[in-house]
This record gives sequence, C-alpha cells and structure tokens, in this order.
Amino acid sequence: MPNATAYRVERVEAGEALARRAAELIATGIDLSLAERDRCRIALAGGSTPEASYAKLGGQHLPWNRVDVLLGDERWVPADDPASNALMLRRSLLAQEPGRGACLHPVPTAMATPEEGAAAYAELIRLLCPGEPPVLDLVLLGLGDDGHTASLFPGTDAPAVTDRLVTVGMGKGLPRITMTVPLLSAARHVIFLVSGGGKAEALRRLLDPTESAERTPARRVQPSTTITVLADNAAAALLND
Ligand SMILES: O=C(O)[C@H](O)[C@@H](O)[C@H](O)[C@H](O)COP(=O)(O)O
Repeated sequence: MPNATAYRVERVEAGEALARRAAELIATGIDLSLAERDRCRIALAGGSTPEASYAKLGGQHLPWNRVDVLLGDERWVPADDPASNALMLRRSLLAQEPGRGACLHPVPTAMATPEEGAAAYAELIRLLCPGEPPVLDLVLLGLGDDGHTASLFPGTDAPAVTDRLVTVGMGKGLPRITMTVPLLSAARHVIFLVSGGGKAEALRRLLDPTESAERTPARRVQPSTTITVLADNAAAALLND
C-alpha cells in the first residue's frame, strides 16, 4: 500500500523519561493549537503505555477548559469497568489540577448497542471538530505487537472502513469503538507512543515502506504531516535510523 507519510523517530529512555517526553510533546501540541484556535481537540490512546504520560500531562499548566479530549478507541464496557480507557484517563489526566479541567468526551458505552455508540460518537465529533472529515488537532496512538493501532486490528474489517468516522471493531476478545483511518488521517499531528521490546518488530514494520497495511493496519494512518514516533530504546531496537 503506497504510503507517502514521513515518520520522525525520537528515541527516549524507557519509563520516567518516556512518560515525561510524551507529556511534553502533547502539551506543546495543545499549546500551539490554542495559539491559533479558541479550542483544541485531541484524541488519546488507550491501553497501558500512555497512562504515566497522561498523569504528567495533567500537571501541565494549560487552559484545559479549552481542550476537548476524545478517545481514539474504547472498549465496549461500562464506564467503571477496569478495561475502560475513559476510566484510565479519569485516574491519570483528570485526577489532578489543572488537568481535571479538561473536557473529556467518553464514548457512550451505556447505549444499547456498539453500533449506536459508534454513531453517537461520530455525531459528537462532528459537533466538536470543524472540517469534513473533522480535523483533530492532535492524535496520540499506541501500537500493538500485532501492528494494530486504536482498535484497527489485523484480520478484522475496521481498518478498511472509510465511509464513516467511527466504527465498531473487535480486539482482544472485546467489542470496541474506534476512530477510522479517514478521521485519524485528517489530524493535524499524529504521535505514536511505543514502549518495550515486544513492540520492536511491529514498529520496524510500521516504518518499513514495503510493509503491507493488511498485516500492519497502523500503516493506514497517513496524515499530510510528518508522524512523530516516540519510542523507548527497546521498542526501537530493530530500527536502523
Ligand atoms: O484500547 C486500546 O487497547 C488501545 O487504544 C490500543 O490501541 C493500544 O494503544 C495498543 O493496544 C497498545 O496497548 P499497550 O499500550 O497496552 O501496549
């Protein structure tokens, strides 16, 4: 799959340094957006890697009341379920001042069906973000060891969905709601945050121009700007940059 997207890789020590750098990059992106527009709309990744970064981000002195925080994807579970990405954000980014003031927009997982939840989230995104497709200012994505990002898993239909902004996916045994490639690719700035040796092959594939998007759906995300890849040394071990 042709992919003209450029990637800028930044290697950082694992742990504290990676979390701090990720928080810095997101905060800078928010700051720059708010210098140009009255509101900043971001979509954040779920999973385990970014939680420490979000905790640091929540301490950054930004006008959080002007920041709309969306989720790139969400597991179809109740809001108080340990698997909920929104719950992870509430106990990290929004667990302290001033991050508590951010405008979190969780996926409505209390609706009757995932399809209804996906449609409602897409409607909310259209209300919050101008443009067609709606333009997010910044998207933080994770990378699975199987090459997925958000809930765009290999071997499922979700990565190839292009006729809507949000769709229903399936991953790790859970139904999920995920932003689609057209919406993610319309973002002004995309950052991948990747940690651990278990992700090294997936990251090598993400950056390999000959890699197929079928095997590595994360390669489908192709914004018009350079993608930032923030990786610790273990995740970047197979890169020859
Ligand atoms: O809801 C999710 O699970 C995430 O959004 C998912 O795309 C995640 O970013 C990757 O699976 C990496 O997850 P880890 O950071 O836990 O390795």
